[in-house]
Amino acid sequence: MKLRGLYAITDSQLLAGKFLSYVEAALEGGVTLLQYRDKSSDEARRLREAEALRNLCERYKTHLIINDDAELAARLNVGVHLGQTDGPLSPTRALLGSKSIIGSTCHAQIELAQQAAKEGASYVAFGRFFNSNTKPGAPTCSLDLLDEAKRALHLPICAIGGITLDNAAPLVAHGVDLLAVVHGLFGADSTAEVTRRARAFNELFKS
Ligand SMILES: Cc1ncc(COP(=O)(O)OP(=O)(O)O)c(N)n1
Ligand SMILES: Cc1nc(C(=O)O)sc1CCOP(=O)(O)O
Ligand SMILES: [Mg+2]
Repeated sequence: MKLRGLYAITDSQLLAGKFLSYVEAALEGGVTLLQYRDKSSDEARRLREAEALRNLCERYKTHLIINDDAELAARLNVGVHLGQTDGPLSPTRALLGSKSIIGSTCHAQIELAQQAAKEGASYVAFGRFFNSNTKPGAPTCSLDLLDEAKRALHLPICAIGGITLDNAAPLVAHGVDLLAVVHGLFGADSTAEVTRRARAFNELFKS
């Protein structure tokens, strides 16, 4: 499977009251990976929402990724994204099996990405590249790192953090395979605008 294109990430506050309609609008425009990111501890809601997203993703042939929670990912038979403090990769790979998508946050450190690759990650994520509404305190990362990452790694590279249609093109030009976006996609005023943005992000991979 080719991991290249828009990686849409949900945000429970931003999408309150319009969760499924905005996600469906993004899928309509084309999404390679959809991450369910909910930092609450409301297990019942998390299961309900993740199941709803899995159904939508099946309809649109998009891969669902659960943030942080390998147990929930295993329960739904979908992928997972793990940060550096979210648990070890190797046992997660054993839990989910060889075909599941597992992503790893590597901040601005190639060594973390090399380690993640050894432990079975499917893609590695670097960031944050720009000012982020969603996670303003995330460590920063520069475009130069991408050139080194392309040389050193043989895995799809994901960029995250403050990505919008106005700043994404240089990331793709520096070899990024996946553009992970929350606000730059779902911060739109209407479902039509979400779909337009999703299409426009995908267009960046065609030139
Ligand atoms: C695609 C992608 N990249 C990075 C992250 C950040 O993961 P993490 O550092 O674990 O932080 P939280 O998202 O859990 O707050 C991500 N979720 N997705
Ligand atoms: C969840 C997350 N992780 C980051 C990292 O750098 O690891 S930046 C980030 C937030 C991404 O949201 P937005 O597109 O709104 O900036
Ligand atoms: Mg995490």
